[in-house]
Amino acid sequence: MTRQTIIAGNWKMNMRCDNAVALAKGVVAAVGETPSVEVILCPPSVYLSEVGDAVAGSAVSLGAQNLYAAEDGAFTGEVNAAMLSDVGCGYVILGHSERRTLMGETDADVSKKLHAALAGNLVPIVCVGESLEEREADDTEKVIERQINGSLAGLDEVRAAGIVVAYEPIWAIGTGKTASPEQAEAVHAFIRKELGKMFGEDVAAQIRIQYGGSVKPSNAKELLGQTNIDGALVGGASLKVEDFAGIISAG
Ligand SMILES: O=C[C@H](O)COP(=O)(O)O
Repeated sequence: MTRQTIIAGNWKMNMRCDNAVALAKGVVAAVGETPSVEVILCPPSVYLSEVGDAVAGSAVSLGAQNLYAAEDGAFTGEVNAAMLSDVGCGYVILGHSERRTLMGETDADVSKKLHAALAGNLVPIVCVGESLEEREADDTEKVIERQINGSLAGLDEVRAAGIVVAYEPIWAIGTGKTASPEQAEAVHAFIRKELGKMFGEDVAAQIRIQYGGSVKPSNAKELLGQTNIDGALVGGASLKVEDFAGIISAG
């Protein structure tokens, strides 16, 4: 089963409008018209429209960093799937560890968001990953199993094939500590096994699993060369055209 490599830049809460647009244009130019990998930019929601204009007609797609799982209504400060789709998003990151730890998002919340994303025709990028404490307690698989089962609850096989999962060990995010290719591959293989139990092996073989956590041009090739690593969810290194382009060209 060939899975197209998918590289997404999660800009988190960074940039201002001018440099967001400049960065997006730089990525579009670096990527060219027919990249062999799928490339997505996920700016802060206030800049989605401008970044969407900058990537319009290019090979680069637009994604959001979160959504609220409800139809239009009295939800001050929130943005739903229809709105994200309206400004050109094709993807949405869900359950990022920063949202799980800082905003208290649970697997049940992520599952609701997943169904809202799919109903709004957005491809969800569902994040899972263990903390350093959990890894040191040898609980990595237990945590990942719980997150995968909880976050993907209620998903059917047909829709499951189109989702993206991102494995992001919390201890590797923004720390400069990358999981070794072997460590990452072991968890990715475990995730695929879990997906196989939920959706069957054929479907699990189609689901792309990104790695995230201090991915940079110097380590991207080795990580992306692992059998079950199908892409990268990039934070810090996605804020510079050269670094992000270096990761894309490793894909
Ligand atoms: O969503 C991206 C990840 O949290 C990775 O961030 P990082 O590349 O800055 O470590």
